[in-house]
Amino acid sequence: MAAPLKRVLMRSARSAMRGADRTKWHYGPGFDPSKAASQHAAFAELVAAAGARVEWLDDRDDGLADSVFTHDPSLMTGHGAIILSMGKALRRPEPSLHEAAYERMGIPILGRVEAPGTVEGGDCVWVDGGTLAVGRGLRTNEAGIRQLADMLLPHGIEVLGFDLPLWHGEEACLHLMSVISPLAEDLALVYSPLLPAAFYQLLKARGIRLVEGDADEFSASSGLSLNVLPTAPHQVIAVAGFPRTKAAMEKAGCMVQTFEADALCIACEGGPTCLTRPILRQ
Ligand SMILES: NC(=O)NCCC[C@H](N)C(=O)O
Repeated sequence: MAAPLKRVLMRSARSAMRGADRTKWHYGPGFDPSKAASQHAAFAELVAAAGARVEWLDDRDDGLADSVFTHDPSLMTGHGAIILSMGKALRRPEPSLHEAAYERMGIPILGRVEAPGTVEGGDCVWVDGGTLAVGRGLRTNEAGIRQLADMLLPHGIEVLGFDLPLWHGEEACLHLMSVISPLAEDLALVYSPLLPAAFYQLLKARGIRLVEGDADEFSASSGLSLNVLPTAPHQVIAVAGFPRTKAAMEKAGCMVQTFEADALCIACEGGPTCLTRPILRQ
């Protein structure tokens, strides 16, 4: 998940978030659609400057404000894309946007997670090419994890489910990727108090070194201090304003670029990872 990012699916915040009702979407008081759109554009420039080709979903005002968080409605594998099934009811139409985009790009569809199964991309972490860890919580359920496992087993990929805590409650967003961001093949930024214990043990057994994110910054940002996007091993994009987490990554040998994201990420519970669906890393 930290190999050089070559191709990525994104959606501009310009139209999708324009008319969003912040109470309906569970966005914080800092949400500001026009500021969110310019912060998104600045982030997209960083992604492109890192060498990734950005594939844009249509910039349409279809009322799907969370669709800017393209990490969640689909998952990419070496055998094609998997169209997922959203746990957050307001996001249920989003996977069809991804499916249409993959068809347009000529990317094969490996399979679809179907109701009552739910799986969101933010709950999926590739520990290595043959192991997918999946967080079981409010967004991803056991039925969805079983469907994923059945789809991936024939390709020699093992799917392992790990229970997530409730944390800030049913309306809030907590994914497995909220508590871990890969930084390199053998390095990850974590907030260990919320890591499923068995997942923590798996990471250690696989020789992955853990950099601890600062606890106060994690709490002040509702976890967004930890949500960093690797564009290559040891090169990451993070939300500005969390110097202790940034320093911990730098100490571990990472180069960290930041962008202002109060109106987009902090307010809407999704960081740089969530704003991108990697299609190709190599
Ligand atoms: N992978 C992620 O952590 N995505 C963040 C999604 C935020 C969005 N507001 C949501 O609640 O689904």
